[in-house]
Amino acid sequence: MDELILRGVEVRYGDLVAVHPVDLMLQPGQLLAVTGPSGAGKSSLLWALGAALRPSAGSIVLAGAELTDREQAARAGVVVVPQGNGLASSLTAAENVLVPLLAAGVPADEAGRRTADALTLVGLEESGNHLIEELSGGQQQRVALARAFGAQAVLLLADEPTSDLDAANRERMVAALRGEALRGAIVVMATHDPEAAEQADGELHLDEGVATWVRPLG
Ligand SMILES: Nc1ncnc2c1ncn2[C@@H]1O[C@H](COP(=O)(O)OP(=O)(O)OP(=O)(O)O)[C@@H](O)[C@H]1O
Repeated sequence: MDELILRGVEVRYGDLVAVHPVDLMLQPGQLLAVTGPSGAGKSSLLWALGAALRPSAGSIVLAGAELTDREQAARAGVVVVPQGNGLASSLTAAENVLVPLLAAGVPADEAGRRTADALTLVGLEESGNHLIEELSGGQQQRVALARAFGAQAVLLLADEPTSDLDAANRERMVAALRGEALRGAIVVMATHDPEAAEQADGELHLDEGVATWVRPLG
């Protein structure tokens, strides 16, 4: 009932088929890595899962409800961490985590607690008051992940979540993504990082939009 079910999901840009029809089922608690070379269709699949772009065919159902547009998906607890982070550069790190929680109606004291916990989880508890533009690319990536962790997603979609990080922080972020799965989220990460992929429960490889299992989900 709480699964994510993809049936025949295809993504096209005009004549280009970025993702050929794919079927997939994920349970709460599972962490899936989507791998493949640049241009293989990883981001397109993630954006479709986040209902940020409409598949040209097929359906995506989360916990029994079809995902149809980004707003409805967000209300259903679908959180996307995009490549490039999508942070507000004129806000502080803490504000980037806190403001969306307040906007979503989380009470202020709980939102504050979640913000502090999320920044601690990514090792940025000392940097909450820094403006995004004062942080390094890797620190910004960790703030983007903290924002997603604060949101307590039902479905967390992370696009290249470790691309700007050193080895220690890569490990820490993959552990945090695993923590989200242990909390009960469904987690999907697109990654070029073989070590991150290895730690997932399964690996789906895309090549020119064609998905094949390197390691099926157990
Ligand atoms: N908005 C768009 N309009 C047209 N073509 C697009 C668009 N976005 C992506 N594409 C094309 O779709 C294909 C898949 O791109 P996508 O970004 O999904 O790949 P990717 O595996 O995420 O690549 P990377 O690892 O470089 O991020 C590529 O051929 C790309 O050029």
